[in-house]
Amino acid sequence: MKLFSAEQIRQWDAFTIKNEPVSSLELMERAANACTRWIVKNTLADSYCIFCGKGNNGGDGLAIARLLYNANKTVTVFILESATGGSDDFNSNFNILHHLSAIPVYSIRSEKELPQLPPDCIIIDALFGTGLNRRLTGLAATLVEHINSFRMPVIAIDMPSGLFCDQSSLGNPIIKASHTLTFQVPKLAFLVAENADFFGQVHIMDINLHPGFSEKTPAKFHITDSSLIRSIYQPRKTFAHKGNFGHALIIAGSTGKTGAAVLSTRACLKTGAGLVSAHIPRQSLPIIQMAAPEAMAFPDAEDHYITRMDYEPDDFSSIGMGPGIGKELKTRFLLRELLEKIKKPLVLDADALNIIAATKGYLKLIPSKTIITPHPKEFSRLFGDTANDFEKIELASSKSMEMNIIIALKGHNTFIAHPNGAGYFNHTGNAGMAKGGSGDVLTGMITSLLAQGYTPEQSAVYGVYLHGLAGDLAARDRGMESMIASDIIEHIGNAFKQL
Ligand SMILES: NC(=O)C1=CN([C@@H]2O[C@H](COP(=O)(O)OP(=O)(O)OC[C@H]3O[C@@H](n4cnc5c(N)ncnc54)[C@H](OP(=O)(O)O)[C@@H]3O)[C@@H](O)[C@H]2O)[C@@H](O)CC1
Ligand SMILES: Nc1ncnc2c1ncn2[C@@H]1O[C@H](COP(=O)(O)OP(=O)(O)O)[C@@H](O)[C@H]1O
Ligand SMILES: [K+]
Repeated sequence: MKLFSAEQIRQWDAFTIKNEPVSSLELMERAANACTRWIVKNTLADSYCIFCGKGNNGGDGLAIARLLYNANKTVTVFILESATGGSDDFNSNFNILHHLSAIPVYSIRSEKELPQLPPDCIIIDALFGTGLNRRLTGLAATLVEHINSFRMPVIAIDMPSGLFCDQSSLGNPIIKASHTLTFQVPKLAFLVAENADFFGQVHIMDINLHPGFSEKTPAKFHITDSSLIRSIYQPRKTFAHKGNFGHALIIAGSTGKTGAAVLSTRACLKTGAGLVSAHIPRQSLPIIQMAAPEAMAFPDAEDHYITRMDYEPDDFSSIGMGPGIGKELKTRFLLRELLEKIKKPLVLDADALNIIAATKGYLKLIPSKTIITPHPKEFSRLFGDTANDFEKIELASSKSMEMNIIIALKGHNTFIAHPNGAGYFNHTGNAGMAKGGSGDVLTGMITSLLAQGYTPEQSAVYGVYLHGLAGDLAARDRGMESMIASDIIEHIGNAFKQL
């Protein structure tokens, strides 16, 4: 699914008005109807306090007020006055509302007019939407803080007021919504961790914007959805043999972190590679053979960490290196040798990335089309700090293009940057996965997909989606608190079945 900017959404509204055709006011009515239906169905209250700005977001608020009133609800409207007059559709809805004398409408022109609210009401925030063009200050900012001081649930229309759609809002006054009813498509602002306190649960209101616009308009960012994954997925052929699905090698583990090797190797096995081998420190040999008997093992000459390759890396279909390997000098040399030699697809994670970040000259050795899977700290070690999440996403995108690599920046909505400039946000996965070992599982899964012949771009998007889906199924069965990384592996099978 394409992720559009505030400007593109404005163009989409205009395209719909022209080509459906539908009047702007009718489109607003459609939006208000969708919100009202959701509100009536999902809230038990009888009383609603609706805060409106004077743009089209405020126009939505006025139309919702009328529709809730028609549904026999008690409605009070507060309008934040501004120096400029209202938008045309705001004014039209204001005139309609004006004739319904049963709906009280109050103006807020100064701090003295900030209202007290009945404790059993639900607040609807229709102050500002995608038209926000500067940080809120003055009375608007004070009103936002005033609304945030109440304990009642807040339902934001389209955007929590004060939140920018596609740029950082760090430190700004923003409505803290319990639910956001957003129109047609998710917004970039809802995908980044720094905004997590503001939008609550996001619900998409389908207002039937014209499909012609989204089909022909390119977008830089996308949300991975099941239809994309189904288009990538290759079913196994009936007469296939193990040679058709590649031979994956996992290079992982050191004393005290053999678990990372076990998790990666088992995840790799469970994701469909024909053969899986693990290169582990010598002492880990019996452990990996017990924990993953289906895998072959290459024990290193050294007991406690990894020091040398007694094989040709290009004899494997793909290699995943990093989970739990530590940063011993000989391990660093091994990584260098691998980076210089390998021609086959590669995944680098965890300590492989930390070694690269800490060792001068290594970053530029990363081969083209390598997939790296840093969490935000590993990302900062590699590429430096950024002021906010939006800059981090841009930096990931530009580094991916510059270095011709795929970057999976892990988080709640893992962002995958492709070298052609496209970016994919993942929406599967949950906070139950915020535990040691979850990332090791991902490395194994992506390495497995690469071995089977999926391209690096496909493997990253598909692997991250499947990993999150397996995590969601694990959470459903075991609960977010109790699930552990091994449970993600146990649910990979069911995740495949759900594709
Ligand atoms: N037909 C359609 O197009 C549909 C549109 N829809 C709805 O329209 C919304 C977008 O409406 P919009 O473009 O009118 O912008 P909106 O969010 O109301 O804000 C603009 C107003 O705010 C003001 N303003 C901005 N920043 C400010 C600040 N920091 N501090 C103070 N003022 C500030 C700005 O004033 P100005 O910059 O001129 O001073 C202007 O008056 C969208 O989110 C959705 O809800 C739906 O009904 C579906 C159909
Ligand atoms: N709150 C969350 N929501 C969704 N996914 C999460 C969440 N927290 C962590 N994850 C996922 O779990 C994995 C954690 O990886 P990482 O931090 O490398 O863990 P480790 O190194 O301990 O294995 C990532 O794939 C990340 O996307
Ligand atoms: K709003």
